[in-house]
Amino acid sequence: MKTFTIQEVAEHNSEGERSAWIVVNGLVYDVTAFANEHPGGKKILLKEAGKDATAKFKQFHADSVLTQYGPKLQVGKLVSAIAAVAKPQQVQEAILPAKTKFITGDNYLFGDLAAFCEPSWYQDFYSPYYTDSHRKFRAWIRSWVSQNIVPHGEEWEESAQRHGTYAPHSLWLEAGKAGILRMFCGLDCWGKRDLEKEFGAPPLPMGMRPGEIDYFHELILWDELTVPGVQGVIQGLSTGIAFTMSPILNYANKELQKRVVPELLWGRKRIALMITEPHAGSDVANLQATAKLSDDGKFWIVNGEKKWITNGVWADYFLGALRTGGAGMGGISCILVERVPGVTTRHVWTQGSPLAGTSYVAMEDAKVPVGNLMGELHNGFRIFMQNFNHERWVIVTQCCRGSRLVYQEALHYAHRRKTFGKYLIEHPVIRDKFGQMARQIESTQSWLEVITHQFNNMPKDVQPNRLGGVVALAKLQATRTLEFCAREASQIMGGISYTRGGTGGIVERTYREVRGMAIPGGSEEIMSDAGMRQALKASEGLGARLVPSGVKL
Ligand code: HEM
Repeated sequence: MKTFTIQEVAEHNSEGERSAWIVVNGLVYDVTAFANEHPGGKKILLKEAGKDATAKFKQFHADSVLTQYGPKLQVGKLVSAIAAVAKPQQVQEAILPAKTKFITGDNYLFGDLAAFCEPSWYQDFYSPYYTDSHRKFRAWIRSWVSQNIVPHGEEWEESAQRHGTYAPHSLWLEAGKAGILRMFCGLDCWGKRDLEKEFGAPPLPMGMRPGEIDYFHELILWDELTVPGVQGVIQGLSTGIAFTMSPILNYANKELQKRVVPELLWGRKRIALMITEPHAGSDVANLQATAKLSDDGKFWIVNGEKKWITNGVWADYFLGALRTGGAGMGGISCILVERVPGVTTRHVWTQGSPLAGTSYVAMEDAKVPVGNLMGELHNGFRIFMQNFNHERWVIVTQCCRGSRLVYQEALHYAHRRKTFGKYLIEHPVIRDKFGQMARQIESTQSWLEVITHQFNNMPKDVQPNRLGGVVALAKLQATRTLEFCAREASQIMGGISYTRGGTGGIVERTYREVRGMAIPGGSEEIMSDAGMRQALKASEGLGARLVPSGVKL
């Protein structure tokens, strides 16, 4: 990379012959042509030509603006400048002068070092949970995300909002090749199974072997994917596969597994979980869509409507909850519906991102091979229920990082923006807001890690009973924290986060997407009631005798 002195940059101080250069964070940008497109205006930008514009730039933009525009505009760096894209250790050196080093913990710094902007184990706190393997994976996934999601995420979001477009299929193929789609399926469904050997699945990231991965790797995966603040992209990429593969890998017959598992894990084909209907959401036992055996017994004839089916618009397969028997939970089966004649989908516009591909699915006499039944007939309800702990835990990780992200956006903004002659962070009322956010984020993270530790260690057969209530309540805690943080970050950033896109864009979008976390996977009301009931039941199993006999919760 070319290096320049500030005197050399000063010569490029006009649009004319000598062109217009500016310095931000030690990097030199040629903004001559860009000035005409600059969303903040041409003059305001050219006034800074030939100068170090870092302070001015920081008043109006998040550094992420340069992740998007920087590579096209950068011509070099200032001599002896500390590059903004420095490695974490260098950032540490840059931020902490030698005298004020407080490094005592695990001695690993990663990412943003401002208080609570990353989980505490990224900021030199001791932790009993994380090892070198987790640290390596953290760096690997952040780098994958910065190459494959960050450069396009905002553009995809904007295009989806304006034109109803989706992320390109090539993203699935990339994620498949990298082993990420396979990791989405979760340890719950493949644990120590070697899917490469069984189905020709793609290898795991960094050459890891199945037995070397634990739930903390998975936690890091979901957490880091949330970092760019384009949750719609992640919901589009992950939801279908994450919430369907456990039934398929555990209950589908071998022939069906051999056909669908490799194409799904490589990203060639895509899938959606199909439970909710126009008439039934949380009330799963009242589902109405049916599957009836054909006269020759070779097919399921499927009829009915499903709604709010995430990823359904592009799905080749739908893992459906379908009524094969009488009323109630005992009449439901789990069947893989293929996109055959009779199956149609249309986009459902929601409060959240169109990139999730939320859909309405209509099935009219659709014929599905009889072998597409998962497990036993009428046993679908139990299969779907088994999935819930993992699904809710994924939502907790996403909400926890989502809360941290809006906190982080607001915190940096509060150090750039002045009101009444002071930076926002200098106002006690604003610091109080950050304190209230931080305590909730850190509590949620700690609870999440305790639960993750149980996932790693508690015998599998005990987990549904012992953890069901706890995970449900943690989901409630996480979605309330997200809602609170999105609100407080919006209040701090004011008009800038009331505006779509730009500096406050992540906060504005997160605020809109809260319901997309608080309703699916069990609404908050169901989480607190069912969570408490299940937790009490589990405590009875331990020997607690709280409920007088005859009382039914
Ligand atoms: C490489 C340099 C720069 C790039 C790539 C850039 C890019 C952008 C972009 C993309 C926006 C839209 C809002 C957002 O996404 O945050 C914006 C807005 C703006 N920019 Fe820049 N900018 C640069 C330098 C500057 C400089 C040096 C100034 C000087 C003061 C400036 C002043 C503004 C203003 C006032 C806005 C409007 C903010 C608002 O909507 O409230 N920009 N810029």
